[in-house]
Amino acid sequence: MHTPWADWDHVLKVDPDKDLVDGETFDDVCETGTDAIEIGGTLDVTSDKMERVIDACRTHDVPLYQEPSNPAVVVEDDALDGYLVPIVLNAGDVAWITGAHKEWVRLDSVDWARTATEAYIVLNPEASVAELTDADCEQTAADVAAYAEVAERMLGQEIVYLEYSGTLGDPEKVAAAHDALDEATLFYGGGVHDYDDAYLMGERSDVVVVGDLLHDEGCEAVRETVEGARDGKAAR
Ligand SMILES: CC(C)=CCC/C(C)=C/CC/C(C)=C/CC/C(C)=C/COP(=O)(O)OP(=O)(O)O
Ligand SMILES: O=P(O)(O)OC[C@@H](O)CO
Ligand SMILES: [Mg+2]
Repeated sequence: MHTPWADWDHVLKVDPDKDLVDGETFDDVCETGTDAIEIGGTLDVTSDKMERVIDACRTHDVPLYQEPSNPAVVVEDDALDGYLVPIVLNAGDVAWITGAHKEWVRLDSVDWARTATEAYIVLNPEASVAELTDADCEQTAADVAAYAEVAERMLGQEIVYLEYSGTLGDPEKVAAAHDALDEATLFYGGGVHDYDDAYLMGERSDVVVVGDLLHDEGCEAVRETVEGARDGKAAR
């Protein structure tokens, strides 16, 4: 797979299990100025719910990726640009490092040309994803940097993803991960609510991922984070 994310500043993560704010449509969502939409969530995601979002976005130009939380929700659809499949490096349960992936490859024929992995480091112990994967979230900045280096140098990962889902992360850990990487793209996600949060993380990562804000506040709030992520990156 080529690496379009190398040119991204901002990703909007749509949770197919959550509603949009009253009065907004997926046409509005596709027009927030984000570089790509990732469709995924940890809890209560189904392939039907996935399809509904893909369908609503299919006529727009914004790149569309599925981020499956397990093999059963993967859908085949020409409207998708590809699949970004998590590997949780600090999972306590190995199912989320290679187990689910092995089962997927065993049972499905994977569209490798459109599939890439994201090396997740999960850092908010309160998030569903931390609970599900039994992630060890007690990681210092040095630990996080080391995980990032392992991801890039030993595992050949093109995307490293610092996941603070639900809360704004420690800027020092984000910067440490960024410093540890050479070619890989650093995604930061979690708790970005406004221009300033996005600027802060945009200065320290390559791609700022915004999720719940879309479902809680709506498209205008997301648009401000697109600006913040771009300005933060440009300032560093
Ligand atoms: C092998 C395949 C196809 C899939 C397995 C992929 C893996 C390892 C998934 C485990 C990690 C995971 C559930 C990722 C989903 C994306 C994500 C982190 C969404 C954020 O979820 P939360 O914000 O914690 O959950 P809710 O918003 O649903 O509460
Ligand atoms: O929902 P938020 O807290 O914005 O997190 C974004 C994303 O990293 C979740 O996987
Ligand atoms: Mg969430």
